[in-house]
Amino acid sequence: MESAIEIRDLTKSYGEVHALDGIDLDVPQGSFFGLLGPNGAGKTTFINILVGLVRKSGGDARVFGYDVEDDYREARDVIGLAPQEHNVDRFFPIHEILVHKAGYHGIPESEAKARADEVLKRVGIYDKRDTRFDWLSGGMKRRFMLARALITDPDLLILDEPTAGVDVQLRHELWETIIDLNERGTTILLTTHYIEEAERLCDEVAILDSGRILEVASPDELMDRGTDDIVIQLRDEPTAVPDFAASDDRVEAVSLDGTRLVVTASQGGLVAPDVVRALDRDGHEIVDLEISRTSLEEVFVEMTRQGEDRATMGVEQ
Ligand SMILES: Nc1ncnc2c1ncn2[C@@H]1O[C@H](COP(=O)(O)OP(=O)(O)OP(=O)(O)O)[C@@H](O)[C@H]1O
Repeated sequence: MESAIEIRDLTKSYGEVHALDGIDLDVPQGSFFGLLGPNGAGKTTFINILVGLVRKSGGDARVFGYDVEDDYREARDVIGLAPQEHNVDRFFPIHEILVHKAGYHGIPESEAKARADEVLKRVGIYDKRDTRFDWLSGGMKRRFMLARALITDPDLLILDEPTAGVDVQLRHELWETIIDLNERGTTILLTTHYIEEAERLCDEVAILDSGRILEVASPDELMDRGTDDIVIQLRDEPTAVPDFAASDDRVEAVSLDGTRLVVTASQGGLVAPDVVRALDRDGHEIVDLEISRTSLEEVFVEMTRQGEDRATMGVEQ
């Protein structure tokens, strides 16, 4: 199947700064794809190249088969972008902004008006259709940015930090709207600083750091790379516990503090039953057990920190 986004050896330099340093990436059609990376990783540069706001220095970038520079018009018409910045005509009623935007993409006025109504309803601000952008609340502005991205009924929706600074309620509402779009077949590319957001929404994430892709994997696969803590509360203070690390190489550390035993292991959920059985065999009574799973955030921080180490050591990947 054709990729929604196909990137080969993509580079972008600003003078000495290599904002993108040779990127290869395929985003499958219909996927919900996350682009994660620390500040300055190159996420916005990447998005801006896709939508034709920034010219690449080298390599290839295609959206649904259209080259983002040679077939700019076609590529741009299949993308809906909800950018971080509110770059809209703030003095106009929002319905009018949408109709104008649709017109720019060649949609006839009568259809544009119907679509504007529809997308405003979809994001829940139809009753504000005659209000100028300036007068919307912060949350409504976010909703409007999503409506504006949807006005062309895009095959690829790019969301750059869509929920930055919005309250939990609105964040969940926006998620629902976006999940619904994805289920109807729209490919989603999301950048976010909320790792929880990527964990909950994305099929796959790419971790970008200093203009390079460190990893492409599902959030679950990434979390499996980290370690979990199996925290066990014993009835009595043991003099010794079984040597879990010797019998299972997924176990990385064991610590005992009074009656509290902590076994640190990869795939903690799978290791825990063995730990419980071994303790039971040795006659230890368990009063409580909890597994604290590694978070995507921890894996992410660890991966990008390693990237920093490589950079300071001047080691090529
Ligand atoms: N117009 C520009 N001129 C010079 N350097 C730039 C320009 N735009 C971006 N850069 C540099 O390119 C690198 C990547 O920036 P970019 O904005 O793409 O990162 P980002 O991942 O989007 O960061 P953030 O999460 O902070 O938005 C940074 O080092 C940035 O300073």
